[in-house]
This record gives sequence, structure tokens and C-alpha cells, in this order.
Amino acid sequence: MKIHVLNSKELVNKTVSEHLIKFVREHKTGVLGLATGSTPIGIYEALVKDHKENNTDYSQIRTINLDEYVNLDQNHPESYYSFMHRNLFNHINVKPQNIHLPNGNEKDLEMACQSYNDVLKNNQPDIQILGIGANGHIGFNEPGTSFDSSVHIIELQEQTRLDNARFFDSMDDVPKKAITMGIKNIMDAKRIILIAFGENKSEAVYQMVKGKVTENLPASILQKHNNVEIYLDESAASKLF
Ligand SMILES: N[C@@H]1[C@@H](O)[C@H](O)[C@@H](COP(=O)(O)O)O[C@@H]1O
Repeated sequence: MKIHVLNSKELVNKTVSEHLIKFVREHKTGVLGLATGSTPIGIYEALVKDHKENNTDYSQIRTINLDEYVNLDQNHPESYYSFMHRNLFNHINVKPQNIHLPNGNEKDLEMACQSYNDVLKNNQPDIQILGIGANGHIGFNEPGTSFDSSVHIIELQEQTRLDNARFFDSMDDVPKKAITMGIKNIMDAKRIILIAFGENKSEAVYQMVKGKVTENLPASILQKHNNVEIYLDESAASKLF
């Protein structure tokens, strides 16, 4: 793991977005694994700004997202489909057919998992962007998820629902389940960039980097990946040193 502690969120956003832009320019047909949550928003803003100013070309780039809520209409403002279109896809020249998100509204959710696994076979991320939950989850792989997991349906933990409640009118509106890439799918990415900001991520970051590799802290598996960069602001890194 290469750990980078930078002295502001803005500097993290600038550095990570520069890596992504360089990748897109050098790999016209590359696959970007993308994440949601508040953490990557500044990075997406920087990609949009660069696309407007420098015409960085996404016309053959493929994207694949980590996860999606189950039973939340695609057009709901907090679906990850809406989030990604609002924050990134609507503002760059990625082709709709090259955008991949799991479908949490499929009647047969097992089928939805199977078909997203198939999509992943042909669209293995060259770079996977990750955030981290306060309980150490990556994607929506909650503590206890098998390291062998592929795409699956997960029941969200109360803590995760509480953390995400700020985006919904009430706690009752926060979805209870999600469809997510499994740990195995995430580990298949060629390169992983995980970003964390703020004090409330510091314990999860500490356990991910210094703790033992355990399914109780899903992000700890990243210790076993051979190309992981972790970008932290000082508060997220505060327990490390
Ligand atoms: N499924 C997403 C994760 O991919 C994300 O990393 C996490 C942290 O979110 P935030 O960046 O808002 O702290 O939230 C959600 O649970």
C-alpha cells in the first residue's frame, strides 16, 4: 500500500484527478471503476472542469460502478445512477452504452447479480476508485462479507444507513439493501485508489492499514493487493502516525 497524506482535501482531489486524467489520455479505451458517496465528488468536479477546458476524450472509455441501492427508482435523486449522471456522466463525452451500473430494480435480483458479474468479466477496471465506510466497508461490502464474494445483494448495516440518511428526507426512506461488487471483483482491479477524508474515517483507515486482514474490516483485504494507493487528508490519517 502506498499511503499519501496530503494537507488538504483539495490537494487530494487535484492529485487523484490528475492521475485519472493522465490515465484517460494514455488509455483511450480504458475502464474506470467508479464510486459514489461524498468523497469522490471533488474528483468528479475536477474531471468535468478538465474535460471542458482541455477536451479530454471519454468517447471510448468504459465505466463500471461499484454498487447501487435495491428498490430505489433509478430516477430518484439519490440513486447511484442519478448521482453518477449528475456529478459526472452528463458533463463528459462518455457514451451511454459504455456506462455500467448494477440494477437494483430488477425483479430477479439473483439475475441482476449474475448479469453484473458478466459485465465485469468484459470490463475489469484498470483503475478502481474507492471510498471507505466508517465501519471499513468498501463498495457496500459490510463487515462479515466473504473475501471470496462476487456481485451480491447485501443488507445494509444500521450504521451505514445512518451515515447515508443525510441524503434522504427521513431514516425510513434510506434503502435497506444494496447490490454491490463483491470483494473478489474489487480485488480484480489492476490498480486501486482509495480516498478518505475526515476524523470519522480515521479508525477505519487505521484498521485497514495497520490492523489484521479480516472479513470484519472489509477494506483490510487491500493489504493483499499489489497496486493500491491510499490518499488521505490529515484528519483521516490522524490515527496512523
Ligand atoms: N457505497 C458507498 C461507498 O462506496 C462509500 O465509500 C461510502 C462512504 O461514503 P462517503 O464518501 O459519503 O463518506 O458510502 C457508501 O456506503
